[in-house]
Amino acid sequence: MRTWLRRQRPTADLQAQREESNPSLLPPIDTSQPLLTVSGVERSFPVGGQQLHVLRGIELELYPLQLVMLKGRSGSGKTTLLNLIGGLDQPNRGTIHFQGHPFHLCSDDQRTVIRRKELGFIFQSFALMPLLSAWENVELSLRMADVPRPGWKARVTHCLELVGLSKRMHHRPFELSGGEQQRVAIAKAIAHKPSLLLADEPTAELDSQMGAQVMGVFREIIQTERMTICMTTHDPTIMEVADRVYEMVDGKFINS
Ligand SMILES: Nc1ncnc2c1ncn2[C@@H]1O[C@H](COP(=O)(O)OP(=O)(O)OP(=O)(O)O)[C@@H](O)[C@H]1O
Repeated sequence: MRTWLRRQRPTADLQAQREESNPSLLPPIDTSQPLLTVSGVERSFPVGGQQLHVLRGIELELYPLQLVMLKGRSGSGKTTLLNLIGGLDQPNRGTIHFQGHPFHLCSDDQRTVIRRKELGFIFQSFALMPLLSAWENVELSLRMADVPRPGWKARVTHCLELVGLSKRMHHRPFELSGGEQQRVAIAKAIAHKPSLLLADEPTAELDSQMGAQVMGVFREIIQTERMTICMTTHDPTIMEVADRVYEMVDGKFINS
């Protein structure tokens, strides 16, 4: 029995390592079907006894392996939409289907289960645990997603290497630059292999060089981790690397 255990543990880790280093071993992805479809979505909030109509009929499709950017003036509704796409909030009207799940009909608990497995989030302000090292921050995300422990070591190492932090794995956030902290946040957000990564102004706190680095990491993640990324931004230079840019004006897209 003890021999069996000794053999099984390294094998799970080894298998994970093989898949990390050679994504072509994984089955192909059908990029012709949308991963997420938003249709006729409206969202309003009660403010001062009146309804504030923030989203007024959003149509959006995200396809596998795409980098999609949402742009628009401050207050136009980008974060509100990202929250709906991520299952953190629900629309007043319209439908949101994510991998066939009707988010607009799901309960909070059902959306939480899907979110933990299939979605990753990156925020402007990094959202790292300050007392934990880069390694421990990424490991925490695997624990939260109920990923089996035998694959943790290979996955944490892979994610931190992917974002160029192999020499900073044991640093805590305050020992890292802003760009490095954001890269830890990316490693943390992708560790559990979500199919969709949502990022709310991930480069807003960074200078242009660090912002470009983060976009380079995003491009690499799409190829090697086979994820879709949807992000908001105000930065026109960054938009050049997008597959698709949606511009929001007064709660609607003007170019969809
Ligand atoms: N929970 C809420 N209650 C009331 N109003 C809200 C709520 N959430 C968002 N709003 C309002 O909705 C509007 C759009 O906000 P949102 O954060 O989506 O804009 P944004 O485009 O992301 O802006 P920014 O680029 O500044 O982040 C704002 O006027 C905001 O005050």
